[in-house]
Amino acid sequence: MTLAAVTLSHSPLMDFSEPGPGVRDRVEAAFADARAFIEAFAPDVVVLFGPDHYNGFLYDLMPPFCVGRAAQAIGDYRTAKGTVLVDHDAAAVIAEKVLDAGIDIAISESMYVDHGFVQPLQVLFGGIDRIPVVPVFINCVAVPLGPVRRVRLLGEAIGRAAGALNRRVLVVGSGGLSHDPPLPMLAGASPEVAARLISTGRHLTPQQRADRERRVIEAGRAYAAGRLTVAPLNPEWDRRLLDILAGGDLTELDAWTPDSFAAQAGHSSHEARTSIAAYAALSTQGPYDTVSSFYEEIPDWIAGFAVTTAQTR
Ligand SMILES: O=C(O)CCC(=O)/C=C/C=C(\O)C(=O)O
Ligand SMILES: [Fe+2]
Repeated sequence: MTLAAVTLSHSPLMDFSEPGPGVRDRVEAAFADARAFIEAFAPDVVVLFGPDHYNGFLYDLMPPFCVGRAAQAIGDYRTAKGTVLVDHDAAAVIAEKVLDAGIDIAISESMYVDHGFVQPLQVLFGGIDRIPVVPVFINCVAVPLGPVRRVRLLGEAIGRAAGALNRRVLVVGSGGLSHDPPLPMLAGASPEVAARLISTGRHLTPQQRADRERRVIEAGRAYAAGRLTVAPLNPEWDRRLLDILAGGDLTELDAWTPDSFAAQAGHSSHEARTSIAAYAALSTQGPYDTVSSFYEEIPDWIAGFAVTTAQTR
């Protein structure tokens, strides 16, 4: 077995908002299960599928997918800041093989990553410099989004490339299921917000960064208190998606349109693309089984929150 998979939700509110009784303990137990799974698998390298929240990838140049051959963590929401330990050679080989397979992937020698990449590295490994990583950005917020089929094919191409590395590769998908946190959209944005989404958001001043984070944290509290109306969490949709991922036939998801994601599960449900890619990568190594699967609706973190682990038979 050369590949194994972990998927987990992230939330900028995790360090700022205390959910209902017992919730944090149950989430921590699921994280502990994932860490034990990883310890038993003993990966040499991690391929990490993650989104971005208009911090590193903006509308001045928004690729659907990008492999980072080097990466800097921006340190938002109290997450680690600095150089991510990226396996440059593995990233280069994977990017080449994915291009050979007909998937047009961008590459970056200086990828900026936010909490979407850093939280899973901290939760699963204790930091951004503990294990070599190949970060793979998947656009999950900036419309227009391509079809889910392309995400599956990206995952499969990466799985084949990673399988050929002759190393033990853990694929990780970082992103929530149903959720609709306050994220601006370019259509209808004020000139100031539009400028941020197009280019200025990459280099905020500390004050701008703090203001932006404070707005999101306050919105999270308002949502949990019923004072903010966004698309509700959709546990039925989440469980259906988790069932399909566990079942092994991901082609069923090809029929799920981007519009249906947003309509049924909120705009940020597109982050489930990272899980789809991770499971698609694993599927290239043969039939697989889910080893652990945690799911809970967590309104205080505006998250249909899941943690899953899976390995080939
Ligand atoms: O204010 C902004 O533009 C960004 C807000 C933000 O970073 C929200 C992030 C939400 C998640 O990562 C999530 O719920 O998955
Ligand atoms: Fe996110």
